[in-house]
Amino acid sequence: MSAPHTPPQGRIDIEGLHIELGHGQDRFEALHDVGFSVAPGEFVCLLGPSGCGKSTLLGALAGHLSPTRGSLRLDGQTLNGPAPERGLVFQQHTLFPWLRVIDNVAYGLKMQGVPHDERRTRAHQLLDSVGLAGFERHYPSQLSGGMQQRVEIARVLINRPRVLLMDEPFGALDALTRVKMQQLLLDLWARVPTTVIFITHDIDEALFLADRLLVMSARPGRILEDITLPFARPRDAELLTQPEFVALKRRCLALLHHGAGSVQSLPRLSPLGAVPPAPAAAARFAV
Ligand SMILES: Nc1ncnc2c1ncn2[C@@H]1O[C@H](COP(=O)(O)OP(=O)(O)OP(=O)(O)O)[C@@H](O)[C@H]1O
Repeated sequence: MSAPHTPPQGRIDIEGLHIELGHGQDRFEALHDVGFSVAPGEFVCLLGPSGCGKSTLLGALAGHLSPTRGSLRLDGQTLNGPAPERGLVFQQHTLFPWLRVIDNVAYGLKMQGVPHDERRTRAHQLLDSVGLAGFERHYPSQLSGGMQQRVEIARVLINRPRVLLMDEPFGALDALTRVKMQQLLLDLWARVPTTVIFITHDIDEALFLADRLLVMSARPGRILEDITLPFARPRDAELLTQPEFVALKRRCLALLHHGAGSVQSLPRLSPLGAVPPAPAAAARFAV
């Protein structure tokens, strides 16, 4: 008898999402009529100017914020509060300083009542996969920023989330560590079939990581452009100098700085990437 078919999980559907924040006279619209879908296992980056509502959108997906209007669904179910199926990783660390690395990673399973041996085994496996075998008995303060961020990721992945929500997770890291973490994340994601929604201000990072970019307008945030990236995987640093990459980067820069009307005159990407490279000065730009 064949094994029962399990449909892929992690599909997100957002429709007509409006979110207002603040109270009384200070109330304002943070998100305006946001709508998009994400396929199971897709890696989507959110790009947008500061204050446009990216974290608000992530907070709604995490279940920490309720829509004023509209709907958010995961695998067809309307989201209702936070749940381990949607793991959150922030820029700032949220590790418990009084717990050893292994206990930080296993904490979620402990809360779910998973037996001691099983949670240890799974925590060891995850620490191994994020390159931290041998650091199980360290405390967070004994680790570098990049290592702490690896623990954060392991701590969320141990819950086997359907969706990984990442809010500028590498924003506080030095450039070299950041590049290593991007590669580590792609390696993990290739092995663990999880939908990823990743916020960043760094266009290079977004283009390097994502299957799709959602570029948002200034507040109130709405989706200006939904860009499917044509880059094959696995990816490496060579990609950052390819003409297609540079052309898309120019397009993102124009969208972020001048809005949707500004990009009419810019060339759209051809399937062959026949777009002249941008000047070298534009090769790295964080918004
Ligand atoms: N709880 C709140 N009450 C009132 N205003 C808020 C609240 N949270 C965020 N804001 C405001 O809502 C807007 C959207 O904030 P949000 O943090 O979602 O933007 P963002 O795109 O993630 O910004 P950044 O890129 O700077 O992190 C901002 O103008 C922010 O100041």
